[in-house]
Parts: sequence; structure tokens; C-alpha cells
Amino acid sequence: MPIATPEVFAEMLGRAKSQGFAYPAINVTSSQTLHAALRGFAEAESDGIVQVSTGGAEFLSGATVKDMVTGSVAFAEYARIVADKYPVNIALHTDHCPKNKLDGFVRPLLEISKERVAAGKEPLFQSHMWDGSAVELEENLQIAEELLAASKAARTILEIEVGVVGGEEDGIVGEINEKLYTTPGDGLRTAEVLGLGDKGYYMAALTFGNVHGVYKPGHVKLRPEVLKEIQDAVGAKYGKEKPFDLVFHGGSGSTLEEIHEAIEYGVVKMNIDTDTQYAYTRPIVDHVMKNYDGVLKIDGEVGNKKVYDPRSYGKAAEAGMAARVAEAAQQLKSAGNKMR
Ligand SMILES: O=C(CO)COP(=O)(O)O
Ligand SMILES: O=C[C@H](O)COP(=O)(O)O
Ligand SMILES: [Zn+2]
Ligand SMILES: [Zn+2]
Repeated sequence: MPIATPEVFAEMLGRAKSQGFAYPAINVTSSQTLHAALRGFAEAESDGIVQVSTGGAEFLSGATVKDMVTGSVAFAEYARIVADKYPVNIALHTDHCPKNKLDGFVRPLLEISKERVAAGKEPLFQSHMWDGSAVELEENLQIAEELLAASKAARTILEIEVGVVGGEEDGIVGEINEKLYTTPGDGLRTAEVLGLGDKGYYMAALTFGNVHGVYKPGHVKLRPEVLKEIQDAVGAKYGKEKPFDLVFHGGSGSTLEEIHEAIEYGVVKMNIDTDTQYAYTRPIVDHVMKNYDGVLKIDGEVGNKKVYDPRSYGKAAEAGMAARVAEAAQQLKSAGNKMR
């Protein structure tokens, strides 16, 4: 299928919200991990979202080039061509963008989409995330307001973060901190500044103890009921049920129970990276261990070409990651539910 148009992506999210399921949003960093995600969605008969982080975008431009816009544009153009061969709807998204990277990532990408739209084309991506979790709420929302207007002009959706996701990314590692839980007051202020759809379409990553990475049980406490409290408080004020379209960060390692409860409270997108990274890399490790002699160069003799051909372990990696993506679609109930 062609990459989701703005209309198709809005329809995807609307269905998820009204039917009580969510889309896996899979972080990818290469053409191969992209194919793994596309294949996993196709095998699960699920529509889905693929996303690149700032580091992923840099890497996609070339490990020494390190230009986030070059990497993002190349990725989106490539994805647009190959996704067409898979029978599901895919939206392209950019992940966490902190304030100091906006000018080198989200702002220029929004500008490119705005120009494309003005020329009668589709936007480059379907959505972008502004991660204002490192700044005060008022500044976070002020920047979000500016980016929401730009997103509207670019026909893209904005994802914001209110609260903090734990793990290395936002600097809270190994502790249970109150910042990891968004409050109803934060939710009310968000609706006040950004509206509820009237100023443009946005999704909100409200945090409920989410952490990037996978840790031993008990390390952090996911409290999905925090989402319900916020939806109820904002919903009561504006007379709207589940007013926010929510994003669940740190999906890896979450239990089915936590996932289903979060969906019940309005989660429509769940990000998964660590588990799919593992699922991709583990078969490569297996391949190398099993074929160790074949990848050795001894006395000028170069092992077995068949086993160091990147395609040999690349295919195994793609299959491993695709299976984890399909599993995510099952857990999120998007499996078997593709739009057309
Ligand atoms: O939230 C994420 C990306 O934004 C992914 O988190 P995990 O790596 O914990 O799955
Ligand atoms: O934000 C979390 C994702 O796992 C992206 O990670 P990354 O910045 O290492 O690409
Ligand atoms: Zn954050
Ligand atoms: Zn995240």
C-alpha cells in the first residue's frame, strides 16, 4: 500500500481510539530494520507506524555524515517506494526531539512537508514528536503551540510529551521519580493551551512510569490508571470522553495487562525499540556463533563466503524482528485489523 496519506493516518488513529486498539510504532535505523517492521505488520495483517529517532536519522545519513535531515529525507523516500509492496497502511513518524535539536530535525522537516503540500504532494512524514520533557511545562506547551500550527500547515500530526519518560534518554535512570507520572493539572493545562483538536491534531505522550529499555521487574512501576485520572479530569471539563489520543513510550518488556489497561484509557500508539533491537540482533549472534570458523580469516584463507555474506545473517535478523513486530500487533490488538 502507499504510505498513509494524512487522511488515512487520521482514519487509522480514529479507528484505534473508537475500537479500542493501538498501533505498534517501531523504531528503525536502516533499510533492513524497516523491512523487518513492514514484514511484521504485513504478517500480522496490521497497519502500523515506523519511526526514526534523532540518532537513527543521523545514522541513516551515514555514520560519518551525521545529518538528521539528510537521513530522514532519504529514509522517507526509500520507505515510500518499498512500503508500497506490503499490503498494509504505514505511517512515518519521527521520535523524541529535544529543544536543542528542533532546528536540525523537526523544524526543517516540517518546512519540507509544507513545501511539498503547497506543491500538491503528500507530506514527507505523517507525524513528528516534540519532546519538551526537559523544559518547564509552560515553555513545553508554548513550543508545542508553535509546532502545532506548523504541523497543521504541513498536514502532519504532532506528538508531544508531558511528564518524563525514564531511562537514559531523559536522564532519570534507576529511580522512581514523581516526574515519571503526569498529573491531571498538567493535562488540564495542555488542553487549555493546545485545545482539543481545534488548533490542530496532536497526540500526547503522558507518562505513567514509562521507561526506555527493559529492566528487571520491580525497577519501575507502570501505573496506567494515571492516564484514566487525566482523561477523566480533562473530559469532565470539556464534556468529552477520553479527550486525548495517548502514546505509550517504553513499550518493551510491558505486560499484556499493562498494555490492555493503557489502551482502555485512550492509548493509540505504543513505541517499541529495545525488544525489536534484541529480536533483530539475536539471530545474528546465533549465526556468528554457529558459523564461527566460516567468518574467520586464517593464514590468508577467508572462511566461507556464504556465511559472511551480510544477506545470510541479515535475512535471519529480519525474520526475528518481524516476528516481534507481529507479536506487538497481537498484544495491541491491531493484528487482523488492517483498514483495507
Ligand atoms: O519509547 C520508545 C521510543 O520512543 C521505545 O522504548 P523501548 O525501547 O523501551 O521499547
Ligand atoms: O527514545 C528511545 C528510542 O529507543 C530511540 O533510541 P535512540 O536514540 O538510541 O535511537
Ligand atoms: Zn522525554
Ligand atoms: Zn520514547
